[in-house]
Amino acid sequence: MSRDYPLGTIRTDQVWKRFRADQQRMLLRDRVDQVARRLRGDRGEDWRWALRDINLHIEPGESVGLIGSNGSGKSTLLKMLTRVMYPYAGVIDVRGRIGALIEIRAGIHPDLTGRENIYLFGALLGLKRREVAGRFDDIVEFARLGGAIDRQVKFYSSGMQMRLGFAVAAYLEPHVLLVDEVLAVGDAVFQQRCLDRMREVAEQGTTIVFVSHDLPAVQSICRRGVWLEQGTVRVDAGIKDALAGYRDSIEAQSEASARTGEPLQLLKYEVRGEDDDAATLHTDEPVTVELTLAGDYRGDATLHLGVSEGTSSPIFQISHEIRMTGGDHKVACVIPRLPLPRGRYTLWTGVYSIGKTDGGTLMSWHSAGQFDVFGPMLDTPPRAVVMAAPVFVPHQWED
Ligand SMILES: Nc1ncnc2c1ncn2[C@@H]1O[C@H](COP(=O)(O)OP(=O)(O)OP(=O)(O)O)[C@@H](O)[C@H]1O
Repeated sequence: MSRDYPLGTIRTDQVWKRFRADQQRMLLRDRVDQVARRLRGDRGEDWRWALRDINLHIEPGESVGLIGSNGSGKSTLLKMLTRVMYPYAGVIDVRGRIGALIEIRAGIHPDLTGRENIYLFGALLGLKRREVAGRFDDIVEFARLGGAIDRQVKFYSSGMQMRLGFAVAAYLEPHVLLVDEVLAVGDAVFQQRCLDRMREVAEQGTTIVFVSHDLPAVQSICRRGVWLEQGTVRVDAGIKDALAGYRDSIEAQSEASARTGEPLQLLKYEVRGEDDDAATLHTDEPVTVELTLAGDYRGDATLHLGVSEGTSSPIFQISHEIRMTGGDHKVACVIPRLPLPRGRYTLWTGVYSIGKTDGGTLMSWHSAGQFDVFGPMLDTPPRAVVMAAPVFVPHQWED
């Protein structure tokens, strides 16, 4: 039935996957479906589709980023590619050895030592003992396990287990490497080394499927992007186009939830890099933030802009006086050298009136949306230090 595809090929044909709806929190639409079915006298079980009609054809050596919001089906698809789960319908064909890191402890046996785990994994991949031995030192070196390699894995910290899991998956020369969000668990230095290793593996011709919410990381590894939305493929395109579409949709959603009933509304915002491209903001380069406010308010006001890492750690805040004349008002702020290292940030804004009559809120402080910055990571100190000191300062060292 299936053709003989070369090693490293991944194909999913008309793949569907469903879960019992009552195993997870039920969505309102599931509840409505359930009631409708009961009214029709149908007492059958309630199911929710996690994936619907997925047709993906990935050639050997392609690097594909799977993106999409929470619950869109990315992990489910990856689990089916590793055969941890099976589809309800359709055909999945993954050719060759699969190296997978989809859960921190996946495939790692706690009672065995690190060394024994490496050989066991190699055997499961169909490698000869000699072949594993040839890569053993690289794995231990990459995972920074040193003497702990002969200790039982149950005594490893979760970081050590993750490092071992990634090293095994990425060094035993799989034809296909599947990596889920797990990298986020490691510290920034290790994350960077994993990304570097994935790039190397991709250059050697391994097929990669990478699931992550870290869009700059996905862009740095993958050439193709598959955007899943509610269990279907919304976009399958070059990575730049796929990410741009996904980012636009996130922005549109945050606009839709804008505050209603306030005198001013944020009609539109844009964060642009030097070449006017919102997708390429670079550390230490010029950035323009452009806001369009709408509303009938007339008078002077103070506009505040803020940037935070994630949604909670504020980094900086700037403000500007504006005169609203009733109607749309466009205002742009140029930051000549963006002081943010590589990462994802949230833009905040709010407008407050000036004057004796009404010193009130015209547009309350809220997050307008997110943007990604490319550039160097603050990758030398541990992650906790990076969080506490998140600003990039241009500098030079002299000895
Ligand atoms: N074992 C399970 N039992 C029941 N429902 C499940 C199970 N695994 C996943 N689901 C459901 O399937 C849908 C897709 O989940 P999945 O974890 O694949 O999404 P995701 O895109 O990986 O999300 P995230 O970005 O949050 O990791 C969700 O509605 C989820 O609740």
